[in-house]
Amino acid sequence: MTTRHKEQYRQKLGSADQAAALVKSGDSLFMGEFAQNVEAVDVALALRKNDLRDVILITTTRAKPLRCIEADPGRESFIWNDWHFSGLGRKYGEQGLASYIPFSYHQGPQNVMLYEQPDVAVVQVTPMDAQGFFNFSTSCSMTPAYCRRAKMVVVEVNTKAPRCLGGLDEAIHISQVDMVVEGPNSLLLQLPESQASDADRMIAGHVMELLEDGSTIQLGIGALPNIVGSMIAHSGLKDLGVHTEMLADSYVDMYEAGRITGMRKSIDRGKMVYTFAMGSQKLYDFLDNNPVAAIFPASYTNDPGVIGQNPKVVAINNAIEIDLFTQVASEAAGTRQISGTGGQLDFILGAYKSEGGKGLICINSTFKKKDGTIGSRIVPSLSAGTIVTCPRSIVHYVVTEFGYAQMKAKSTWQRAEALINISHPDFREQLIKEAESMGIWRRSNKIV
Ligand SMILES: CC(=O)SCCNC(=O)CCNC(=O)[C@H](O)C(C)(C)COP(=O)(O)OP(=O)(O)OC[C@H]1O[C@@H](n2cnc3c(N)ncnc32)[C@H](O)[C@@H]1OP(=O)(O)O
Ligand SMILES: CCCC(=O)O
Repeated sequence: MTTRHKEQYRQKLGSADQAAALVKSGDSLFMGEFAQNVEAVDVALALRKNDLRDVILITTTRAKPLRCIEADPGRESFIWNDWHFSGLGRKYGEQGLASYIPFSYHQGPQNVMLYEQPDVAVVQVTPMDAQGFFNFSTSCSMTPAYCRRAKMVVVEVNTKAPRCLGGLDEAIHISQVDMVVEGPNSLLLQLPESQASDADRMIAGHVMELLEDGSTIQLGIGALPNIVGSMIAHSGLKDLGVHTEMLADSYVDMYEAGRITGMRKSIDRGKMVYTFAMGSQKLYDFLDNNPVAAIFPASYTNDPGVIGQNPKVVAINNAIEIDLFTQVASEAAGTRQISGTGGQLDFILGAYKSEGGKGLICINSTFKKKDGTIGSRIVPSLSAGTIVTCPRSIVHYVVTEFGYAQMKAKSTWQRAEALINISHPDFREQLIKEAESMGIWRRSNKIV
């Protein structure tokens, strides 16, 4: 580290209280994304609750409790806006303490540049390197855009944050930082291992049928993508590439099993491209200074035009409900916001642009309702108020535990038939009756 950088660091070093004091009533404040949870400044800001009014806090998928929100149950001092709900956002959303910001993820950084003017951006980073850079660690996403647009930038240093090597905008220089705060150095968010159900295993089995040597994969979050990752790790697939939004533990397993080389990718050959990582310590240790992975802003990873440049892109995403017109709801059930559009739309579009690409909507055919009864996730019409994540015009493949169906170039009745064919047998008769009453059934339709 040069003496000049050391001197700048010393001059800019402040306490969390000093950083919190930069915030005024009515300000908007970016507080980081995914596993990079700002902590010290959150605690200090919560203590200022009685001095502040109408401060907008912006995050993406905040999963660690926000002290500011807990301190202000009346939502008078702090108003939390989140670009994507985790379980925490969902819980606070139901209590009226968190609001979702609708977007298609690849447009996120541009939305920030065009329509936001944050007063302060507080981001959790790695310690400064010899050249005076703080690495954004596991969350590139929209963080560089926020730092560029904010009137003031505060970095909260975490010595436990891995240094994620990047393709673009993965770091910020001390000269662009207004204040440095040394945080409590907590371990990054550790995602618990999700337990796959028998249905998840069956769906994953069908996903495997759609993969081939040289596929470029994107896996979403949750039990299903994890079991797909584990099946890939144990398969004979060769030369898979990775161009994804989220990097998770399963990519480490696939890479270590020799399935991923990235050698057949057209762009970023040999690199596992991603915009954020969330998993366990195994993942964070793997990423630290590892040139096999490259982190980019979401404007690159999620741009359908970029995604589609690689061959045989297979995008594997989950949904909550799908109707017989093949409208996909992946972020809400009725008016209840569960998560967000995230990158689902981006990757389904991007996969279709790719030569030999396939966009997969995976859905467990049934779910257990709150009263213990079983419902079908394949429904005649989406429940009232449900938000559509993928319009029917872009849906490509739907996969359930009963098989997969390709939807492109199919008419409404052909789609209804294909969907009912992969719905749970207990619901098929009822779905046919509903399809008939909706005018999307033909007498000659075949149910296998
Ligand atoms: C990070 C990535 O790369 S993701 C890829 C791109 N982004 C996306 O696809 C975004 C949209 N997709 C998603 O958010 C997720 O994949 C989901 C929500 C569809 C599935 O995620 P999972 O974690 O497997 O969902 P899970 O089954 O745990 O359900 C989440 C919540 O929805 C509720 N829910 C699920 N299905 C239904 C339903 N049919 N009716 C009512 N509620 C439902 C559950 O009860 C649960 O709520 P709770 O936590 O309060 O109990
Ligand atoms: C903000 C994006 C998160 C997701 O796609 O799940």
